[in-house]
Amino acid sequence: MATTTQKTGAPVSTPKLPARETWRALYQHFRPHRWAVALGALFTLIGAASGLAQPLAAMVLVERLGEDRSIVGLLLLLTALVVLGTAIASVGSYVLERTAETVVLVARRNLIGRLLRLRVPEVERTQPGDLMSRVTSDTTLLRSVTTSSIVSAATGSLTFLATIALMAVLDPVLLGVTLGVIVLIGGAVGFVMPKIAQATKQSQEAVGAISAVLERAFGAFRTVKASGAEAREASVVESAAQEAWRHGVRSAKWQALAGSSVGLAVQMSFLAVLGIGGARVASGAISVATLIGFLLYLFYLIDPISQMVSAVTEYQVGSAAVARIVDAERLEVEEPGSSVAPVTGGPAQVAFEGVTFRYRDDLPYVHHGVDFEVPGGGMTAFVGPSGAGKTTVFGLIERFYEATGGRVLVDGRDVRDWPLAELRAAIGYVEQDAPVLAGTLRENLVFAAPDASAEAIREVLVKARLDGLVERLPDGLDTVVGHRGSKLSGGERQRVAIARALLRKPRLLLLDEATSQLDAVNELALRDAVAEAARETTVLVVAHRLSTVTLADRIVVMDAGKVRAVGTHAELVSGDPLYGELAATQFLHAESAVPQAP
Ligand SMILES: Nc1ncnc2c1ncn2[C@@H]1O[C@H](COP(=O)(O)OP(=O)(O)OP(=O)(O)O)[C@@H](O)[C@H]1O
Repeated sequence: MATTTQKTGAPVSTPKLPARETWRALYQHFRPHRWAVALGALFTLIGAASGLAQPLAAMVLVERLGEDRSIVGLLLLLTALVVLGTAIASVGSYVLERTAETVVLVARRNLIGRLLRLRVPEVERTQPGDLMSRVTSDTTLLRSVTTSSIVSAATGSLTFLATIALMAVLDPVLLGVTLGVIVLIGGAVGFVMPKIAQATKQSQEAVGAISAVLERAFGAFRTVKASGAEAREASVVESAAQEAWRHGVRSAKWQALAGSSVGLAVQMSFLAVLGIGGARVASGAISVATLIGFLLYLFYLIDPISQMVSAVTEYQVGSAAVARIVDAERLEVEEPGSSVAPVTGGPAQVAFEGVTFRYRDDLPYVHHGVDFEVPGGGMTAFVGPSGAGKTTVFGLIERFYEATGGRVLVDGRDVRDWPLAELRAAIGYVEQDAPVLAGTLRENLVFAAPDASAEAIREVLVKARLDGLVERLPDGLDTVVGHRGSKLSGGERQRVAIARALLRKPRLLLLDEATSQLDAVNELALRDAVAEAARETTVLVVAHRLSTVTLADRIVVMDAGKVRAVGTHAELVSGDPLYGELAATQFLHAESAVPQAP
Protein backbone atom coordinates (compact mmCIF):
# COMPACT_ATOMS: atom_id res chain seq x y z
CA MET A 1 0.00 0.00 0.00
CA ALA A 2 1.45 3.35 -0.99
CA THR A 3 1.41 5.89 1.80
CA THR A 4 2.05 9.60 1.87
CA THR A 5 2.79 10.43 5.47
CA GLN A 6 2.21 13.84 6.94
CA LYS A 7 4.17 14.94 9.92
CA THR A 8 0.88 15.67 11.59
CA GLY A 9 -2.33 13.70 11.46
CA ALA A 10 -2.91 10.24 10.06
CA PRO A 11 -1.26 9.08 6.87
CA VAL A 12 -3.15 9.57 3.64
CA SER A 13 -3.24 6.32 1.75
CA THR A 14 -5.42 4.32 -0.57
CA PRO A 15 -5.46 0.57 -1.04
CA LYS A 16 -4.49 -0.89 -4.39
CA LEU A 17 -7.42 -1.81 -6.61
CA PRO A 18 -7.18 -5.14 -8.49
CA ALA A 19 -6.98 -4.73 -12.29
CA ARG A 20 -10.44 -6.23 -12.88
CA GLU A 21 -12.08 -3.88 -10.41
CA THR A 22 -10.24 -0.94 -11.94
CA TRP A 23 -11.69 -1.89 -15.32
CA ARG A 24 -15.16 -2.28 -13.83
CA ALA A 25 -15.00 1.04 -11.96
CA LEU A 26 -13.78 2.90 -15.03
CA TYR A 27 -16.45 1.22 -17.15
CA GLN A 28 -19.13 2.39 -14.68
CA HIS A 29 -18.01 5.97 -15.27
CA PHE A 30 -17.92 5.48 -19.04
CA ARG A 31 -21.16 3.53 -19.50
CA PRO A 32 -23.70 6.38 -19.22
CA HIS A 33 -21.79 8.35 -21.88
CA ARG A 34 -21.07 5.55 -24.33
CA TRP A 35 -23.27 6.97 -27.11
CA ALA A 36 -21.75 10.44 -26.86
CA VAL A 37 -18.28 8.87 -26.92
CA ALA A 38 -19.31 6.76 -29.94
CA LEU A 39 -20.47 9.90 -31.77
CA GLY A 40 -17.23 11.69 -30.95
CA ALA A 41 -15.33 8.61 -32.11
CA LEU A 42 -17.23 8.52 -35.40
CA PHE A 43 -16.39 12.16 -36.17
CA THR A 44 -12.78 11.66 -35.17
CA LEU A 45 -12.62 8.60 -37.40
CA ILE A 46 -14.07 10.46 -40.39
CA GLY A 47 -11.51 13.21 -39.80
CA ALA A 48 -8.71 10.63 -39.64
CA ALA A 49 -9.95 8.79 -42.75
CA SER A 50 -9.97 11.99 -44.79
CA GLY A 51 -6.34 12.46 -43.76
CA LEU A 52 -5.52 8.90 -44.73
CA ALA A 53 -6.46 9.58 -48.34
CA GLN A 54 -3.83 12.31 -48.63
CA PRO A 55 -0.70 10.20 -49.14
CA LEU A 56 -2.57 8.30 -51.89
CA ALA A 57 -3.46 11.60 -53.56
CA ALA A 58 0.17 12.71 -53.18
CA MET A 59 1.32 9.56 -54.96
CA VAL A 60 -1.04 10.24 -57.85
CA LEU A 61 0.22 13.83 -57.83
CA VAL A 62 3.84 12.73 -58.20
CA GLU A 63 2.92 10.34 -61.01
CA ARG A 64 0.94 13.08 -62.82
CA LEU A 65 3.87 15.49 -62.50
CA GLY A 66 6.02 12.87 -64.22
CA GLU A 67 3.40 12.56 -66.98
CA ASP A 68 3.17 16.36 -67.38
CA ARG A 69 -0.58 16.49 -66.59
CA SER A 70 -2.45 19.32 -64.81
CA ILE A 71 -2.62 19.00 -61.03
CA VAL A 72 -4.91 21.98 -60.22
CA GLY A 73 -8.09 19.91 -59.87
CA LEU A 74 -6.34 17.40 -57.67
CA LEU A 75 -4.88 20.15 -55.45
CA LEU A 76 -8.34 21.69 -55.02
CA LEU A 77 -9.73 18.28 -54.09
CA LEU A 78 -6.93 17.79 -51.58
CA THR A 79 -7.60 21.22 -50.02
CA ALA A 80 -11.33 20.52 -49.71
CA LEU A 81 -10.51 17.18 -48.10
CA VAL A 82 -8.19 18.81 -45.56
CA VAL A 83 -10.73 21.53 -44.61
CA LEU A 84 -13.65 19.10 -44.33
CA GLY A 85 -11.59 16.56 -42.42
CA THR A 86 -10.43 19.20 -39.94
CA ALA A 87 -13.95 20.56 -39.44
CA ILE A 88 -15.39 17.13 -38.73
CA ALA A 89 -12.49 16.23 -36.44
CA SER A 90 -12.96 19.42 -34.42
CA VAL A 91 -16.69 18.74 -33.94
CA GLY A 92 -15.68 15.27 -32.75
CA SER A 93 -13.16 16.77 -30.36
CA TYR A 94 -15.80 19.16 -28.96
CA VAL A 95 -18.26 16.30 -28.39
CA LEU A 96 -15.57 14.33 -26.58
CA GLU A 97 -14.39 17.23 -24.41
CA ARG A 98 -17.96 18.04 -23.45
CA THR A 99 -18.58 14.43 -22.53
CA ALA A 100 -15.35 14.42 -20.50
CA GLU A 101 -16.62 17.39 -18.47
CA THR A 102 -19.89 15.53 -17.93
CA VAL A 103 -18.01 12.45 -16.70
CA VAL A 104 -16.28 14.65 -14.11
CA LEU A 105 -19.58 16.29 -13.12
CA VAL A 106 -21.35 12.97 -12.64
CA ALA A 107 -18.40 11.51 -10.68
CA ARG A 108 -18.35 14.60 -8.44
CA ARG A 109 -22.11 14.53 -7.97
CA ASN A 110 -22.04 10.86 -6.91
CA LEU A 111 -19.16 11.41 -4.56
CA ILE A 112 -20.60 14.56 -2.98
CA GLY A 113 -23.94 12.82 -2.49
CA ARG A 114 -22.18 10.02 -0.62
CA LEU A 115 -19.69 12.10 1.36
CA LEU A 116 -22.38 14.19 3.04
CA ARG A 117 -24.23 11.01 4.00
CA LEU A 118 -21.20 9.31 5.55
CA ARG A 119 -21.63 7.87 9.01
CA VAL A 120 -20.03 10.02 11.70
CA PRO A 121 -17.49 7.33 12.76
CA GLU A 122 -16.36 7.00 9.12
CA VAL A 123 -15.60 10.70 8.93
CA GLU A 124 -13.70 10.50 12.19
CA ARG A 125 -11.55 7.71 10.72
CA THR A 126 -10.63 9.68 7.61
CA GLN A 127 -9.21 13.10 6.88
CA PRO A 128 -11.88 15.43 5.48
CA GLY A 129 -9.27 17.40 3.51
CA ASP A 130 -8.17 14.25 1.71
CA LEU A 131 -11.80 13.32 0.99
CA MET A 132 -12.33 16.80 -0.44
CA SER A 133 -9.37 16.39 -2.76
CA ARG A 134 -10.94 13.22 -4.14
CA VAL A 135 -13.99 15.26 -5.16
CA THR A 136 -12.04 18.19 -6.54
CA SER A 137 -8.83 16.72 -7.90
CA ASP A 138 -9.09 12.97 -8.52
CA THR A 139 -12.34 13.24 -10.46
CA THR A 140 -10.65 15.49 -13.03
CA LEU A 141 -8.24 12.66 -13.85
CA LEU A 142 -11.18 10.60 -15.09
CA ARG A 143 -11.71 13.06 -17.95
CA SER A 144 -9.49 11.53 -20.57
CA VAL A 145 -9.53 7.88 -19.63
CA THR A 146 -13.30 7.60 -20.01
CA THR A 147 -13.59 9.56 -23.25
CA SER A 148 -10.80 10.72 -25.51
CA SER A 149 -8.42 7.91 -24.63
CA ILE A 150 -11.04 5.28 -25.52
CA VAL A 151 -11.50 7.05 -28.83
CA SER A 152 -7.73 7.36 -29.23
CA ALA A 153 -7.36 3.67 -28.57
CA ALA A 154 -10.14 2.80 -31.05
CA THR A 155 -9.26 5.24 -33.82
CA GLY A 156 -5.55 4.76 -33.21
CA SER A 157 -5.71 1.01 -33.63
CA LEU A 158 -8.07 1.23 -36.62
CA THR A 159 -5.89 3.79 -38.40
CA PHE A 160 -2.84 1.78 -37.44
CA LEU A 161 -4.30 -1.38 -38.99
CA ALA A 162 -5.50 0.48 -42.09
CA THR A 163 -2.08 2.07 -42.59
CA ILE A 164 -0.33 -1.25 -42.07
CA ALA A 165 -2.68 -2.85 -44.63
CA LEU A 166 -1.87 -0.15 -47.18
CA MET A 167 1.84 -0.55 -46.47
CA ALA A 168 1.49 -4.31 -46.95
CA VAL A 169 0.00 -3.70 -50.37
CA LEU A 170 2.90 -1.40 -51.26
CA ASP A 171 5.71 -3.67 -50.09
CA PRO A 172 5.42 -6.54 -47.53
CA VAL A 173 9.19 -6.75 -47.15
CA LEU A 174 9.52 -3.13 -46.03
CA LEU A 175 6.52 -3.62 -43.74
CA GLY A 176 8.32 -6.53 -42.07
CA VAL A 177 11.33 -4.30 -41.44
CA THR A 178 9.10 -1.53 -40.01
CA LEU A 179 7.15 -3.82 -37.66
CA GLY A 180 10.36 -5.43 -36.40
CA VAL A 181 11.69 -2.07 -35.21
CA ILE A 182 8.35 -0.98 -33.74
CA VAL A 183 7.86 -4.19 -31.73
CA LEU A 184 11.35 -3.86 -30.30
CA ILE A 185 10.76 -0.35 -29.00
CA GLY A 186 7.12 -1.13 -27.98
CA GLY A 187 8.39 -3.78 -25.54
CA ALA A 188 10.41 -1.14 -23.71
CA VAL A 189 7.34 1.15 -23.47
CA GLY A 190 5.26 -1.65 -21.90
CA PHE A 191 7.79 -1.85 -19.11
CA VAL A 192 7.37 1.84 -18.28
CA MET A 193 3.56 1.94 -18.13
CA PRO A 194 2.83 0.63 -14.59
CA LYS A 195 5.32 3.16 -13.22
CA ILE A 196 3.08 5.97 -14.49
CA ALA A 197 0.11 4.62 -12.50
CA GLN A 198 2.14 4.33 -9.34
CA ALA A 199 3.64 7.81 -9.61
CA THR A 200 0.21 9.32 -10.33
CA LYS A 201 -1.32 7.63 -7.29
CA GLN A 202 1.44 8.87 -5.03
CA SER A 203 1.12 12.34 -6.48
CA GLN A 204 -2.65 12.36 -5.85
CA GLU A 205 -2.14 11.12 -2.30
CA ALA A 206 0.23 14.01 -1.71
CA VAL A 207 -2.43 16.38 -3.08
CA GLY A 208 -4.86 14.82 -0.60
CA ALA A 209 -2.35 15.41 2.18
CA ILE A 210 -2.06 19.09 1.19
CA SER A 211 -5.83 19.50 1.50
CA ALA A 212 -5.86 17.64 4.80
CA VAL A 213 -3.21 19.90 6.37
CA LEU A 214 -4.87 23.06 5.04
CA GLU A 215 -8.25 21.96 6.29
CA ARG A 216 -6.73 21.34 9.72
CA ALA A 217 -5.03 24.73 9.79
CA PHE A 218 -8.08 26.71 8.64
CA GLY A 219 -10.28 24.74 11.06
CA ALA A 220 -8.26 26.13 13.97
CA PHE A 221 -6.92 29.29 12.38
CA ARG A 222 -6.72 31.38 15.53
CA THR A 223 -5.00 28.58 17.44
CA VAL A 224 -2.46 28.22 14.63
CA LYS A 225 -1.71 31.95 14.87
CA ALA A 226 -1.77 32.11 18.65
CA SER A 227 0.65 29.17 18.78
CA GLY A 228 2.95 30.88 16.28
CA ALA A 229 2.60 27.73 14.18
CA GLU A 230 2.11 29.37 10.76
CA ALA A 231 5.60 28.58 9.54
CA ARG A 232 5.50 25.01 10.84
CA GLU A 233 2.09 24.31 9.29
CA ALA A 234 3.24 25.93 6.05
CA SER A 235 6.29 23.70 5.99
CA VAL A 236 4.11 20.60 6.41
CA VAL A 237 1.99 21.75 3.46
CA GLU A 238 5.13 22.53 1.52
CA SER A 239 6.65 19.13 2.09
CA ALA A 240 3.41 17.53 0.89
CA ALA A 241 3.48 19.86 -2.13
CA GLN A 242 7.07 18.84 -2.81
CA GLU A 243 6.05 15.21 -2.55
CA ALA A 244 3.31 15.85 -5.13
CA TRP A 245 5.87 17.60 -7.32
CA ARG A 246 8.37 14.77 -7.01
CA HIS A 247 5.86 12.09 -7.98
CA GLY A 248 4.35 14.34 -10.67
CA VAL A 249 7.80 14.84 -12.20
CA ARG A 250 8.45 11.10 -12.02
CA SER A 251 5.18 10.43 -13.83
CA ALA A 252 6.08 13.10 -16.41
CA LYS A 253 9.45 11.46 -16.93
CA TRP A 254 7.90 8.07 -17.69
CA GLN A 255 5.22 9.67 -19.85
CA ALA A 256 7.85 11.59 -21.82
CA LEU A 257 9.87 8.42 -22.25
CA ALA A 258 6.80 6.53 -23.50
CA GLY A 259 5.82 9.39 -25.81
CA SER A 260 9.24 9.99 -27.32
CA SER A 261 9.82 6.31 -27.97
CA VAL A 262 7.07 6.50 -30.59
CA GLY A 263 9.09 9.08 -32.48
CA LEU A 264 12.19 6.96 -31.98
CA ALA A 265 10.46 3.84 -33.32
CA VAL A 266 9.36 5.65 -36.46
CA GLN A 267 12.73 7.36 -37.02
CA MET A 268 14.57 4.07 -36.66
CA SER A 269 12.08 2.38 -39.00
CA PHE A 270 12.59 5.27 -41.43
CA LEU A 271 16.34 4.72 -41.49
CA ALA A 272 15.92 0.96 -41.90
CA VAL A 273 13.33 1.40 -44.67
CA LEU A 274 15.51 4.00 -46.36
CA GLY A 275 18.45 1.60 -46.42
CA ILE A 276 16.61 -1.54 -47.43
CA GLY A 277 14.05 0.32 -49.59
CA GLY A 278 16.89 2.10 -51.46
CA ALA A 279 18.45 -1.25 -52.20
CA ARG A 280 15.10 -2.60 -53.41
CA VAL A 281 14.58 0.41 -55.70
CA ALA A 282 18.11 -0.09 -57.10
CA SER A 283 17.40 -3.77 -57.72
CA GLY A 284 14.10 -2.83 -59.42
CA ALA A 285 11.95 -4.71 -56.90
CA ILE A 286 9.90 -1.55 -56.24
CA SER A 287 9.52 1.86 -57.92
CA VAL A 288 10.65 5.20 -56.46
CA ALA A 289 6.97 6.24 -56.13
CA THR A 290 6.29 3.13 -54.06
CA LEU A 291 9.20 3.93 -51.76
CA ILE A 292 8.00 7.52 -51.32
CA GLY A 293 4.45 6.33 -50.65
CA PHE A 294 5.74 3.81 -48.14
CA LEU A 295 7.84 6.41 -46.34
CA LEU A 296 4.88 8.78 -46.18
CA TYR A 297 2.76 6.04 -44.65
CA LEU A 298 5.55 5.31 -42.25
CA PHE A 299 5.36 8.87 -40.91
CA TYR A 300 1.64 8.54 -40.95
CA LEU A 301 2.04 5.79 -38.37
CA ILE A 302 3.32 8.26 -35.76
CA ASP A 303 -0.19 9.52 -35.00
CA PRO A 304 -2.00 6.23 -34.41
CA ILE A 305 0.90 4.81 -32.40
CA SER A 306 1.07 7.97 -30.28
CA GLN A 307 -2.68 7.73 -29.78
CA MET A 308 -2.42 4.16 -28.58
CA VAL A 309 0.47 4.95 -26.27
CA SER A 310 -1.32 7.96 -24.79
CA ALA A 311 -4.48 5.89 -24.33
CA VAL A 312 -2.53 3.37 -22.27
CA THR A 313 -0.84 6.21 -20.36
CA GLU A 314 -4.22 7.81 -19.63
CA TYR A 315 -5.45 4.44 -18.44
CA GLN A 316 -2.60 4.31 -15.94
CA VAL A 317 -3.41 7.81 -14.67
CA GLY A 318 -7.17 7.10 -14.58
CA SER A 319 -6.70 3.82 -12.74
CA ALA A 320 -4.80 5.64 -9.98
CA ALA A 321 -7.59 8.21 -9.62
CA VAL A 322 -10.41 5.71 -9.78
CA ALA A 323 -8.79 3.66 -7.00
CA ARG A 324 -9.00 6.71 -4.71
CA ILE A 325 -12.57 7.46 -5.79
CA VAL A 326 -13.70 3.85 -5.24
CA ASP A 327 -12.01 3.92 -1.83
CA ALA A 328 -14.09 6.97 -0.85
CA GLU A 329 -17.25 5.42 -2.30
CA ARG A 330 -16.76 2.37 -0.09
CA LEU A 331 -17.03 4.34 3.14
CA GLU A 332 -20.22 3.51 5.00
CA VAL A 333 -23.12 5.89 4.51
CA GLU A 334 -26.32 6.36 6.47
CA GLU A 335 -29.69 5.42 5.05
CA PRO A 336 -30.79 8.04 2.51
CA GLY A 337 -33.34 10.78 3.03
CA SER A 338 -32.10 12.51 6.15
CA SER A 339 -33.71 15.71 4.92
CA VAL A 340 -36.46 17.54 6.72
CA ALA A 341 -39.44 15.30 7.50
CA PRO A 342 -42.76 16.51 8.95
CA VAL A 343 -42.77 16.54 12.74
CA THR A 344 -45.88 15.67 14.69
CA GLY A 345 -46.54 15.09 18.36
CA GLY A 346 -45.71 16.84 21.60
CA PRO A 347 -42.53 16.81 23.67
CA ALA A 348 -40.67 13.52 23.28
CA GLN A 349 -39.74 11.03 26.00
CA VAL A 350 -36.23 9.66 26.14
CA ALA A 351 -34.90 6.60 27.95
CA PHE A 352 -31.61 4.69 28.13
CA GLU A 353 -31.85 1.04 29.16
CA GLY A 354 -28.55 -0.56 30.18
CA VAL A 355 -26.69 1.22 27.40
CA THR A 356 -23.09 0.20 26.87
CA PHE A 357 -21.00 1.91 24.24
CA ARG A 358 -17.48 2.32 22.95
CA TYR A 359 -16.43 4.45 20.00
CA ARG A 360 -14.32 1.72 18.41
CA ASP A 361 -13.58 -1.92 19.13
CA ASP A 362 -10.03 -1.03 20.11
CA LEU A 363 -11.08 1.71 22.55
CA PRO A 364 -12.32 1.30 26.14
CA TYR A 365 -16.03 1.49 26.93
CA VAL A 366 -17.40 5.01 27.47
CA HIS A 367 -20.81 3.88 28.75
CA HIS A 368 -20.92 0.96 31.16
CA GLY A 369 -24.69 0.46 31.41
CA VAL A 370 -26.38 3.86 31.40
CA ASP A 371 -29.98 3.95 32.66
CA PHE A 372 -32.28 6.95 32.90
CA GLU A 373 -35.76 8.02 31.90
CA VAL A 374 -36.87 11.49 30.88
CA PRO A 375 -40.61 12.20 30.55
CA GLY A 376 -41.93 14.52 27.80
CA GLY A 377 -41.37 18.24 28.46
CA GLY A 378 -39.28 20.21 30.93
CA MET A 379 -35.55 20.47 31.27
CA THR A 380 -33.15 17.70 32.24
CA ALA A 381 -29.52 18.58 32.92
CA PHE A 382 -26.67 16.08 32.55
CA VAL A 383 -23.76 16.86 34.80
CA GLY A 384 -20.59 15.08 35.78
CA PRO A 385 -16.83 15.27 35.53
CA SER A 386 -15.20 15.81 32.15
CA GLY A 387 -15.14 12.58 30.15
CA ALA A 388 -18.06 11.02 32.09
CA GLY A 389 -19.86 10.33 28.81
CA LYS A 390 -22.45 13.15 28.74
CA THR A 391 -21.94 14.31 25.16
CA THR A 392 -21.89 10.67 24.11
CA VAL A 393 -25.50 10.38 25.35
CA PHE A 394 -26.49 12.94 22.70
CA GLY A 395 -24.50 11.19 19.97
CA LEU A 396 -26.43 8.00 20.70
CA ILE A 397 -29.84 9.72 20.74
CA GLU A 398 -29.11 11.35 17.36
CA ARG A 399 -27.83 7.95 16.19
CA PHE A 400 -24.52 9.41 15.07
CA TYR A 401 -23.29 6.21 16.75
CA GLU A 402 -25.11 3.04 17.68
CA ALA A 403 -25.14 1.59 21.18
CA THR A 404 -22.90 -1.45 21.59
CA GLY A 405 -25.42 -2.95 24.05
CA GLY A 406 -28.77 -2.00 25.63
CA ARG A 407 -31.41 0.25 24.12
CA VAL A 408 -31.81 3.96 23.43
CA LEU A 409 -35.51 4.81 23.32
CA VAL A 410 -37.28 7.89 22.02
CA ASP A 411 -41.01 7.80 22.71
CA GLY A 412 -40.57 4.21 23.86
CA ARG A 413 -39.24 3.18 20.46
CA ASP A 414 -35.67 2.00 19.88
CA VAL A 415 -33.82 4.66 17.85
CA ARG A 416 -32.65 1.88 15.51
CA ASP A 417 -36.31 1.26 14.59
CA TRP A 418 -36.97 4.90 13.75
CA PRO A 419 -36.58 6.01 10.14
CA LEU A 420 -33.46 8.15 10.49
CA ALA A 421 -34.98 11.21 8.79
CA GLU A 422 -37.99 11.11 11.10
CA LEU A 423 -35.86 10.69 14.22
CA ARG A 424 -33.54 13.57 13.36
CA ALA A 425 -36.44 15.80 12.31
CA ALA A 426 -37.89 15.41 15.79
CA ILE A 427 -34.64 16.58 17.39
CA GLY A 428 -32.95 19.96 17.58
CA TYR A 429 -29.25 19.67 18.28
CA VAL A 430 -26.90 22.37 19.53
CA GLU A 431 -23.27 21.30 19.40
CA GLN A 432 -20.78 22.47 22.00
CA ASP A 433 -18.15 23.59 19.50
CA ALA A 434 -18.59 25.39 16.23
CA PRO A 435 -22.37 25.45 16.25
CA VAL A 436 -22.42 28.24 13.62
CA LEU A 437 -21.52 27.90 9.94
CA ALA A 438 -20.03 30.45 7.57
CA GLY A 439 -22.70 32.55 5.86
CA THR A 440 -25.23 35.09 7.02
CA LEU A 441 -27.16 35.03 10.26
CA ARG A 442 -30.31 34.26 8.30
CA GLU A 443 -28.72 31.32 6.49
CA ASN A 444 -27.63 29.95 9.85
CA LEU A 445 -31.10 30.27 11.32
CA VAL A 446 -32.97 28.58 8.48
CA PHE A 447 -30.30 25.88 8.07
CA ALA A 448 -32.42 23.21 9.74
CA ALA A 449 -35.76 24.63 8.55
CA PRO A 450 -35.36 26.09 5.04
CA ASP A 451 -39.07 26.92 4.72
CA ALA A 452 -39.36 28.91 7.96
CA SER A 453 -41.48 32.07 7.65
CA ALA A 454 -40.27 35.56 8.57
CA GLU A 455 -42.72 35.49 11.47
CA ALA A 456 -41.30 32.22 12.79
CA ILE A 457 -37.77 33.63 12.53
CA ARG A 458 -38.80 36.72 14.48
CA GLU A 459 -40.33 34.52 17.18
CA VAL A 460 -37.25 32.37 17.73
CA LEU A 461 -35.02 35.45 17.75
CA VAL A 462 -37.02 36.73 20.70
CA LYS A 463 -36.97 33.32 22.41
CA ALA A 464 -33.20 33.02 21.99
CA ARG A 465 -32.75 36.62 23.17
CA LEU A 466 -31.13 37.55 19.89
CA ASP A 467 -33.59 40.26 18.82
CA GLY A 468 -31.48 43.01 20.36
CA LEU A 469 -28.33 41.80 18.63
CA VAL A 470 -30.02 41.64 15.22
CA GLU A 471 -31.27 45.20 15.65
CA ARG A 472 -27.77 46.42 16.48
CA LEU A 473 -26.11 44.76 13.49
CA PRO A 474 -25.84 47.08 10.47
CA ASP A 475 -27.03 44.39 8.05
CA GLY A 476 -29.42 42.75 10.51
CA LEU A 477 -30.17 39.15 9.58
CA ASP A 478 -28.04 39.49 6.47
CA THR A 479 -24.87 40.08 8.46
CA VAL A 480 -22.09 37.71 7.46
CA VAL A 481 -20.92 35.84 10.55
CA GLY A 482 -17.51 34.62 9.29
CA HIS A 483 -15.92 31.19 9.22
CA ARG A 484 -17.59 29.14 11.98
CA GLY A 485 -19.34 32.28 13.17
CA SER A 486 -16.07 33.87 14.25
CA LYS A 487 -17.58 37.36 14.18
CA LEU A 488 -20.00 36.48 16.97
CA SER A 489 -19.27 36.05 20.67
CA GLY A 490 -19.30 32.56 22.20
CA GLY A 491 -22.64 33.19 23.93
CA GLU A 492 -24.15 34.62 20.74
CA ARG A 493 -23.00 31.61 18.75
CA GLN A 494 -24.71 29.27 21.20
CA ARG A 495 -27.91 31.28 21.08
CA VAL A 496 -27.88 31.39 17.27
CA ALA A 497 -27.58 27.60 17.38
CA ILE A 498 -30.46 27.38 19.87
CA ALA A 499 -32.59 29.63 17.67
CA ARG A 500 -31.79 27.45 14.67
CA ALA A 501 -32.73 24.31 16.57
CA LEU A 502 -35.97 25.89 17.83
CA LEU A 503 -36.93 27.05 14.34
CA ARG A 504 -37.18 23.39 13.48
CA LYS A 505 -39.92 23.09 16.14
CA PRO A 506 -38.26 20.03 17.65
CA ARG A 507 -39.95 17.62 20.02
CA LEU A 508 -36.62 17.19 21.74
CA LEU A 509 -33.85 19.76 22.10
CA LEU A 510 -30.32 18.53 22.80
CA LEU A 511 -28.11 21.33 24.02
CA ASP A 512 -24.43 20.79 24.67
CA GLU A 513 -23.57 23.89 26.64
CA ALA A 514 -20.37 25.75 25.82
CA THR A 515 -17.76 25.31 28.54
CA SER A 516 -16.38 28.80 28.04
CA GLN A 517 -17.09 31.55 30.51
CA LEU A 518 -19.85 33.95 29.59
CA ASP A 519 -20.45 37.41 30.95
CA ALA A 520 -23.53 37.99 33.09
CA VAL A 521 -25.58 39.44 30.22
CA ASN A 522 -24.88 36.49 27.92
CA GLU A 523 -25.32 33.96 30.71
CA LEU A 524 -28.71 35.38 31.61
CA ALA A 525 -29.76 35.45 27.97
CA LEU A 526 -28.69 31.83 27.50
CA ARG A 527 -30.52 30.74 30.62
CA ASP A 528 -33.69 32.51 29.50
CA ALA A 529 -33.43 30.98 26.04
CA VAL A 530 -33.16 27.47 27.47
CA ALA A 531 -35.99 28.04 29.96
CA GLU A 532 -38.16 29.37 27.14
CA ALA A 533 -37.43 26.30 25.02
CA ALA A 534 -38.24 23.94 27.91
CA ARG A 535 -41.76 25.34 27.99
CA GLU A 536 -42.76 23.68 24.73
CA THR A 537 -40.31 20.86 24.18
CA THR A 538 -38.23 18.28 26.04
CA VAL A 539 -34.84 19.85 26.69
CA LEU A 540 -31.78 17.78 27.53
CA VAL A 541 -28.76 19.88 28.34
CA VAL A 542 -25.19 18.90 29.08
CA ALA A 543 -24.78 21.61 31.68
CA HIS A 544 -21.64 23.36 32.77
CA ARG A 545 -23.21 26.38 34.50
CA LEU A 546 -24.83 26.71 37.85
CA SER A 547 -27.50 28.96 36.36
CA THR A 548 -28.62 26.12 34.04
CA VAL A 549 -28.67 23.31 36.61
CA THR A 550 -30.60 25.32 39.16
CA LEU A 551 -33.23 25.86 36.48
CA ALA A 552 -33.49 22.14 35.59
CA ASP A 553 -36.52 20.05 36.53
CA ARG A 554 -34.23 17.07 37.03
CA ILE A 555 -30.52 16.52 37.04
CA VAL A 556 -28.81 13.31 35.91
CA VAL A 557 -25.39 12.96 37.53
CA MET A 558 -22.99 10.90 35.43
CA ASP A 559 -19.63 9.53 36.45
CA ALA A 560 -17.29 7.19 34.58
CA GLY A 561 -19.90 6.03 32.08
CA LYS A 562 -22.75 5.43 34.55
CA VAL A 563 -25.64 7.37 36.04
CA ARG A 564 -24.95 7.71 39.74
CA ALA A 565 -27.88 9.89 40.85
CA VAL A 566 -31.01 11.65 39.57
CA GLY A 567 -32.80 14.47 41.36
CA THR A 568 -33.29 18.20 41.70
CA HIS A 569 -30.52 20.63 42.62
CA ALA A 570 -31.79 20.89 46.20
CA GLU A 571 -32.01 17.11 46.59
CA LEU A 572 -28.61 16.42 45.08
CA VAL A 573 -26.59 19.12 46.83
CA SER A 574 -27.18 17.35 50.11
CA GLY A 575 -27.81 13.82 48.79
CA ASP A 576 -24.91 13.21 46.39
CA PRO A 577 -21.33 14.02 47.42
CA LEU A 578 -20.03 14.21 43.81
CA TYR A 579 -22.81 16.62 42.87
CA GLY A 580 -22.16 18.66 45.98
CA GLU A 581 -18.54 18.97 44.96
CA LEU A 582 -19.38 19.85 41.35
CA ALA A 583 -21.83 22.51 42.52
CA ALA A 584 -19.27 24.00 44.87
CA THR A 585 -16.20 23.96 42.65
CA GLN A 586 -16.80 22.94 39.04
CA PHE A 587 -19.86 24.69 37.69
CA LEU A 588 -19.29 27.92 35.85
CA HIS A 589 -20.59 31.04 37.48
CA ALA A 590 -21.38 34.14 35.52
CA GLU A 591 -18.65 36.71 35.28
CA SER A 592 -19.54 40.27 36.02
CA ALA A 593 -20.52 42.21 32.93
CA VAL A 594 -19.34 45.38 34.56
CA PRO A 595 -15.61 45.97 34.17
CA GLN A 596 -13.91 46.13 37.56
CA ALA A 597 -11.86 49.17 38.41
CA PRO A 598 -8.18 48.27 38.92
N1 LIG B 1 -15.58 10.58 18.64
C1 LIG B 1 -14.91 9.97 19.59
N2 LIG B 1 -14.06 8.96 19.32
C2 LIG B 1 -13.40 8.33 20.29
N3 LIG B 1 -13.50 8.63 21.61
C3 LIG B 1 -14.33 9.64 21.95
C4 LIG B 1 -15.05 10.36 20.96
N4 LIG B 1 -15.79 11.30 21.60
C5 LIG B 1 -15.53 11.17 22.91
N5 LIG B 1 -14.64 10.18 23.14
C6 LIG B 1 -14.16 9.72 24.45
O1 LIG B 1 -15.29 9.30 25.20
C7 LIG B 1 -15.23 9.74 26.54
C8 LIG B 1 -16.51 10.47 26.92
O2 LIG B 1 -16.62 11.63 26.13
P1 LIG B 1 -17.84 12.65 26.26
O3 LIG B 1 -17.61 13.73 25.25
O4 LIG B 1 -19.11 11.92 26.20
O5 LIG B 1 -17.61 13.21 27.72
P2 LIG B 1 -18.34 14.41 28.46
O6 LIG B 1 -18.85 13.84 29.71
O7 LIG B 1 -19.31 15.07 27.57
O8 LIG B 1 -17.11 15.37 28.73
P3 LIG B 1 -17.04 17.00 28.76
O9 LIG B 1 -17.82 17.44 29.93
O10 LIG B 1 -15.56 17.26 28.93
O11 LIG B 1 -17.56 17.47 27.45
C9 LIG B 1 -13.99 10.60 26.66
O12 LIG B 1 -13.02 9.85 27.34
C10 LIG B 1 -13.55 10.86 25.23
O13 LIG B 1 -12.17 10.83 25.15
